[in-house]
This record gives sequence, structure tokens and C-alpha cells, in this order.
Amino acid sequence: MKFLITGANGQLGKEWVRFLELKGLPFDAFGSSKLDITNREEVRNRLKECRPDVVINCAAYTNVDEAEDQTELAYSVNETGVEHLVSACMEYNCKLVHFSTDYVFPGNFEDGSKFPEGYPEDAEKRPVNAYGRSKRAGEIIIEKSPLDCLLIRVSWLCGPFGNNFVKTMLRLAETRNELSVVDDQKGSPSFTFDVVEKTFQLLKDGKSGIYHISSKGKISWADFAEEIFNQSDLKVKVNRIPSSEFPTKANRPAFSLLSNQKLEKEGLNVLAWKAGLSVLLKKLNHPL
Ligand SMILES: NC(=O)C1=CN([C@@H]2O[C@H](COP(=O)(O)OP(=O)(O)OC[C@H]3O[C@@H](n4cnc5c(N)ncnc54)[C@H](OP(=O)(O)O)[C@@H]3O)[C@@H](O)[C@H]2O)C=CC1
Ligand SMILES: Cc1cn([C@H]2C[C@H](O)[C@@H](COP(=O)(O)OP(=O)(O)O[C@H]3O[C@@H](C)C(=O)[C@@H](O)[C@H]3O)O2)c(=O)[nH]c1=O
Repeated sequence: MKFLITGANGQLGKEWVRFLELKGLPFDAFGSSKLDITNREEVRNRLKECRPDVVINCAAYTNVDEAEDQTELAYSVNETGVEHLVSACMEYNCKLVHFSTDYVFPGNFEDGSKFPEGYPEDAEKRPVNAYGRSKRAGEIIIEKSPLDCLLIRVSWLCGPFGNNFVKTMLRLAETRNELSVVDDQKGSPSFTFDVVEKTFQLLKDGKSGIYHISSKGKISWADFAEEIFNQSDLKVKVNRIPSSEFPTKANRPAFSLLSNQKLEKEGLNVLAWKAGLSVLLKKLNHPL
């Protein structure tokens, strides 16, 4: 199986590159300067040159707050870019693996009681911010296409590469001994290394369709921050605050837990969130 990775310099893209290198599998990987998915011809040409069996799309516009103002740009990557990939994959007969987000769901507090295990794959989609709407638009392109696709939704993604909440907390801890973190947004982190491993297994098993891959447990960002500091032996006090005291340009869902039940029915068990965090912190302390 030969792979082509887009968005290869992002946190998930880099995890795929590392994984495929370790497995010794053939792949081509392109950052945005070598393969801009908003450019239809460039996408077509790369697939024509590389002839992959599977395209792994890690390219995305991911700045949740900036997407409120740069909405057109967010859609051009998260919707039009996906359309270009789908059409080139159809032409060159490859499978597409695409990633989406927990932020496609309405995320209202009441859904927490309606879906105690988290949102199932087919729950109603009603994003509360521009980033979520642009990602949902990309999902719709895939859902409407006859192409063989795996659409993987992840949440609160973090891993050893790129930027994420864990790294932000560790960076802030260098200069602060107290932090205010929101306690009324509930979900669960997806760890890049677990996401890549599970997605690869789904691919090997010939699976298609939509799957959620997160970690076990339901936490708030404040719970997450506290555990990051505990496991890192850092004395930082976490003040639990409501979202209203941490104003941001974009609204964020109060509940965005993803259910892993469909994945588990395939015999694939995700990490518990604390175990995933412990693996991540070890990787950050001992980079390859
Ligand atoms: N980060 C998170 O918390 C979550 C992410 N996701 C989804 O997971 C996937 C991976 O996210 P993640 O790795 O964190 O994102 P990153 O922001 O780390 O990486 C995205 C990459 O996409 C590249 N990119 C942007 N625009 C284009 C373009 N036009 N053509 C080609 N590449 C482009 C960026 O390159 P450059 O830097 O050069 O612009 C960047 O390297 C995305 O689909 C995202 O929506 C889902 C839930 C949570
Ligand atoms: C840095 C910081 C953040 N926060 C809050 C803001 C926000 O509600 C939450 C997380 O902050 P972030 O900036 O990491 O969050 P955000 O950019 O919303 O992360 C999202 O990214 C996109 C791409 C996704 O798809 C989502 O799954 C999700 O991971 O923590 C604090 O309360 N205190 C702080 O000191």
C-alpha cells in the first residue's frame, strides 16, 4: 500500500510520517508549500506523479478563533480542498482518509445527558462556529461522493508534534504558577499516535465510512490542565472558570465528547485519557 500525505508539517501529518517511516511503508508527504489542496491542478498533478493507493488528508485550516474572520479561507481549505482531493482520488482510483472534528456537533450542555457515552457518528450536526461549519462542509462533500473514504472524527487533538493544548499548558507553566482554565467545556482528547495506529488498522481491515477516535473518559479542559501539571510534577494552580470568564472570538461547544463505540465494535480499544497523556509526556521528554 502506497500513501500520500497532505498537510505533512502539521501535528497529525508529522505523526503519519513518523509512523510510516517506522513501518517501512512507501509514502510521499507534502507540506502546504509543495501541495496546496486549494489548487485543483496541483492536487491532480501530485496524484498523477505519485500514484498512491491511499491519500491521507491532514491538511486543514485549524485556527478556531481566526476562522470567524477568515471564513472564506477556512472554507477554501476545509471544503474546496476536500472537493479537489475527492475528485483527484476518483480520477486516479485511490482511497481517501480524511479527518474531521468534534466541533461539527451542536455541543449543547443537554446533549451531555442525551449521549452519556458521547456523540455517535450519525448524531445531528450543527456546528457553533465558523471552523466547525467549514469542517462540516468538507464532510458533506465526502458523504455525497461515491469515493471509497474513511472519515475519522477526532477531538482536542494532541501529540508530540506541532501545537496543542498540552504544549500550551507546559509552555505557560514556565512563567506562571497559576492559570485560569475553563471547566464547562467537556470532551476528551484524541492522541495523534493512537489515532494513526487505529486508522491504519481500519485501513488494513478494509473499512470505510465514518468513525470517531478519541480517548476514554469525559473531562473538562481544566481537568486536562490539572492532570498535565500533576503528571509533569509542576506546581501550577488551576483556577476553574466558566467560559464566560475566558472570552474568545469563536463560540466553543459545552459538550463535544465523541463516542468510540463503533470503533470498539471493530475490536479496536482506545487509550484511557490519563494513559494517553502519560505516553505523550514521555514522548515530549524523550523525543526520537
Ligand atoms: N488540532 C485539533 O485540536 C483538532 C484537529 N482536528 C482535525 O485533525 C486534522 C489535523 O489537524 P492538526 O494536525 O492538528 O492541524 P495542524 O494545524 O497542526 O496542521 C494542519 C496542516 O495543514 C496545512 N495546510 C493548511 N492549509 C493548507 C492548504 N491549503 N494546503 C495544504 N496544506 C494546508 C498547514 O500547513 P501550513 O502550516 O503551512 O499552513 C498545517 O501544516 C484536521 O483535519 C483538523 O481539522 C480535529 C479535532 C481537533
Ligand atoms: C490557553 C488557555 C485556553 N483555555 C481554553 C480555551 C478553550 O476553550 C480551551 C482549549 O483551548 P485551545 O486553544 O487549545 O482550543 P481550540 O482551539 O478550541 O481546540 C480545538 O481545536 C480545533 C482545531 C478542534 O477541532 C477541536 O477539537 C479543539 O481541539 O481552553 C483556557 O481556559 N485557559 C487557557 O489558559
